[in-house]
Amino acid sequence: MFSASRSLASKATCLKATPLPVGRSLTRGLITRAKAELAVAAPPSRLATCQRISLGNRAPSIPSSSKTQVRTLATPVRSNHYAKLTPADVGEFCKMLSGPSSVLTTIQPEGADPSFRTVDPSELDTFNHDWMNKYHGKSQLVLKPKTTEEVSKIMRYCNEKNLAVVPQGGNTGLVGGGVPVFDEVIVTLAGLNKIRSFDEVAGTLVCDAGCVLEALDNHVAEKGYMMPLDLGAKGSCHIGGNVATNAGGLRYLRYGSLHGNVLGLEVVLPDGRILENLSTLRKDNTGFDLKQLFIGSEGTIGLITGVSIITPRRSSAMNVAVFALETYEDVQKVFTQVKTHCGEILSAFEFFDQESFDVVQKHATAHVRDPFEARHPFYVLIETSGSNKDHDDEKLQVLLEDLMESGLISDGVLAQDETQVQALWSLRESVPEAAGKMGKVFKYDLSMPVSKMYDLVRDMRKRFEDHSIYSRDFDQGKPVGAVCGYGHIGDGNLHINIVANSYDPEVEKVIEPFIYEWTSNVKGSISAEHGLGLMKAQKIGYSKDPTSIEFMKKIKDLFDPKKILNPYKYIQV
Ligand SMILES: O=C(O)CC[C@@H](O)C(=O)O
Ligand SMILES: [Zn+2]
Repeated sequence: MFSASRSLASKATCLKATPLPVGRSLTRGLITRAKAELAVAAPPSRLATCQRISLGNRAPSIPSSSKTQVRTLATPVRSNHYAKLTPADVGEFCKMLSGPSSVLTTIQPEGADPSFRTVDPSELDTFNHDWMNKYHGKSQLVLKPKTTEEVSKIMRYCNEKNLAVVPQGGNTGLVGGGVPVFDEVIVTLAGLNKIRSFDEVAGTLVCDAGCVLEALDNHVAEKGYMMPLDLGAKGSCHIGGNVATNAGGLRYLRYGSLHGNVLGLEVVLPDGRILENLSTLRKDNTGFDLKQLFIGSEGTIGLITGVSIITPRRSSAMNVAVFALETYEDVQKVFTQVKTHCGEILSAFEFFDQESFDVVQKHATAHVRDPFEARHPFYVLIETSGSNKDHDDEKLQVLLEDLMESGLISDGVLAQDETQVQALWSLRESVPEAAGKMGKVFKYDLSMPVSKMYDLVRDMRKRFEDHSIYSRDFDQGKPVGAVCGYGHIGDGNLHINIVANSYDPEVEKVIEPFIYEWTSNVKGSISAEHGLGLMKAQKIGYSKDPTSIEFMKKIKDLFDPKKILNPYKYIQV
């Protein structure tokens, strides 16, 4: 163990990691994945092997049975309230959008140019199916507007004709919110992809909704700024989709919610009117802050076409470390220590358990090498970002000394350069991708007091064992092969990924409603950052009281009285 008097320089040598040629870019969908190979030639970098502490028997606190009454509904049936698309409708869309490539359809449009070609239904698959291949729609029409005015024309027409519409961004969602359920018209915002302005003094960015998050981050990076959110799906997801789902991600701990970062929105309402509110003002107390209603509304009350957002200054000094720990109790203690020592420079505090780590080691597309000598029950990743390297290093030095002396960490790795920063991040960021490679993933995205988080993971595992349907890595042919607990400790946000051999309703019955009841009983949220979508459209009652739900429904009715936008989703209790 290091003594308190040793300098960071000497530690740095001890912690030295060999260059790790790794790309951090973990993207979903169509974007290619960076080759990630943790080619550690020399022995992996170590902090030190520290004394472990035994915390005795920790019985998980199993909440009493749920008091929450939530009506469970059958899978939705297509509502006859919505009109069926006709060749005349498709002909009208062809007239209102510029260029034949703006209309992708299996229906021969009435009165169309003779050169118009319909497509094979399979060509609509990437729009009809989500990236996990869990949710499948049957839309026959994808519209690709290039301007806000075109979106407005589409909506005016659909509203008049009672045609249901699903807005689609990068199609990287996890709850089936961005794909049709039946034959809804898909309006993809991908064609609205221009940066409108960037104020280099204020750091305010105004852009189209279809801009890809990573492209925006690269753009503002040139001016010394960064986007206030970072997601594994950044190479594919659109800023409009991020705002519509109020995406959280990896920088939430430091920069907070999009409710605080979005300064203004341009929104096309269901009847085609344009709500022009692309303000770049930080302060504006004139009337209700309407934009807040659209942030996290999941495309149910308007289509976001433009976003104005504040971008923070890019940090010039960054440190990333991963620690191995023996107990979840230690994870919490380390979190407290890290906050105490790092204060304002802490930019991420993530955790992942051994099962998540194993899944990454075995199934990640790109090899993510284990930098540790042995496996440990828990890992935490901390990131600091500041503007003064010496100052940050000094803080980190004191933190590391404390952590090692307290025996809270068993092992650790500190990145020595940007490549290693990416490598360490990929240990955490690869969990969803690796789980998806291993099998079909039942994903849960919950927030609750940090102290309760891991009890749920243990209870879930125990439940599968009790039902005799769980064997690690499917090695006994059971339907469940992994229960991964990981997430954003810094935000009290737990992800549970249950890897099964299919989306088997029998497995789902073991998980639900148990997982929602459990979360509700600890006053948590069943939808921390991924949204409700189709998956949780009937589950909102686990997190919100009847009066709140009543007012949410009134808001929906106010903006979308004909209920044409993103039907069957969000709030269907
Ligand atoms: O896939 C998941 O369940 C979580 C995805 C994302 O929110 C993350 O934190 O990596
Ligand atoms: Zn997350």
